[in-house]
Amino acid sequence: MSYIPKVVLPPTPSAADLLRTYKLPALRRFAQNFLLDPRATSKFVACAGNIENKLVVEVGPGPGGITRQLFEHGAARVAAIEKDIRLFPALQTLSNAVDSRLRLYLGDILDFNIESVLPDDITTQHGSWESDESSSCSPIHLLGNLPFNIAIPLLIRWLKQVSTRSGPFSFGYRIPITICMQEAVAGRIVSDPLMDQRGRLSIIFQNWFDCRVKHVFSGRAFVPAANVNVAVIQLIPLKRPLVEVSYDLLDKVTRVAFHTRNKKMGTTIAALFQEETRDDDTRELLHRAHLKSDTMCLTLATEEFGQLAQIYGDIISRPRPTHEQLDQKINRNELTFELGETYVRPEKIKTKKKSKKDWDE
Ligand SMILES: C[S@@+](CC[C@H](N)C(=O)[O-])C[C@H]1O[C@@H](n2cnc3c(N)ncnc32)[C@H](O)[C@@H]1O
Repeated sequence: MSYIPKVVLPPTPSAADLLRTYKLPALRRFAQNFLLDPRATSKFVACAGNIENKLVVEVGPGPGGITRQLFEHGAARVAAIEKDIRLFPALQTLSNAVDSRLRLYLGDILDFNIESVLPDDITTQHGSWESDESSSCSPIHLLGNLPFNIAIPLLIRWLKQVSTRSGPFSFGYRIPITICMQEAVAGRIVSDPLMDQRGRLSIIFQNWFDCRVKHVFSGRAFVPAANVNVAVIQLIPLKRPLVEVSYDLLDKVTRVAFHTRNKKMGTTIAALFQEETRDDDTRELLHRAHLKSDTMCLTLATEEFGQLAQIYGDIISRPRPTHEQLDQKINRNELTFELGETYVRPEKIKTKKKSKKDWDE
């Protein structure tokens, strides 16, 4: 990417002034909690790391408080995608001040094609995904203080694209992502095993990203104030995922495993399989993953979940036995894994009917 000299911003009205001038009340419909204080917007942009001479794709610029800081911090160009058309005249004031290095797009980020706004000088070159510099040298950065309700859907969209190296991640750059979300949700993404907030989000994101909380703002930093603390989280795609597995498989296994958090693996993951083969399949999955049926899902590392998902994919991709074959096996009272090991189904344990005396005890 060619060097583009840093823009020196001429005096322009601040984001707060623009909201006043253009009479733009924050709308709940667009989940608008603006970051207006220049110290806060500067802090947010600093969380992104070095953006000098880069193209920043900003999601939901609002009245442009963060956008202005992007130029102050040396961004060469900004492509801003905003859903609320009322904000465009205010944003245009900033665009005029930076010689059109700010491009504005009206749209919903959840179905916006980011590749379509990347300039040729970026798309015609190709980074080397597995090099150490691929993230620090990425000419693109994705960033935004966006509505809480779209943070996870958007991150999952980007996660799927990272896992298939598609969309903006198809150019060989491990593009860093810096966004705001509720502190509690960010905590779920970065949690390690055994931590209270550990769950599906921790596993799926940590398999593909280095995930870090860079800063936490009090809700009072926003206008209007948010009623929770807000974390700035940064996700950098890993050179290689911890485990090579498809997003869909890992998502399915972790959804089922964390459906009821306090249950043992043997109980929860049984729900992955159809009834006819459930016992065998569950036992095989645990056996091949070297897990005991009483292992609690909270204790598993991301790699262990990745392996579970790989084995699960293997099991369900095998031709399934017909009902007749299953009946024959059940009649012979044996269930054979394709590992070459034979498991004998334990006889049904005959439980003694409780007498009235037992209940009274
Ligand atoms: C929390 S506000 C933050 C605005 C600005 N970044 C700031 O910090 O002051 C979120 C912004 O995203 C915009 N927005 C909401 N949903 C969006 C979507 N689906 N796609 C793009 N922008 C959206 C809102 O209109 C609003 O400007």
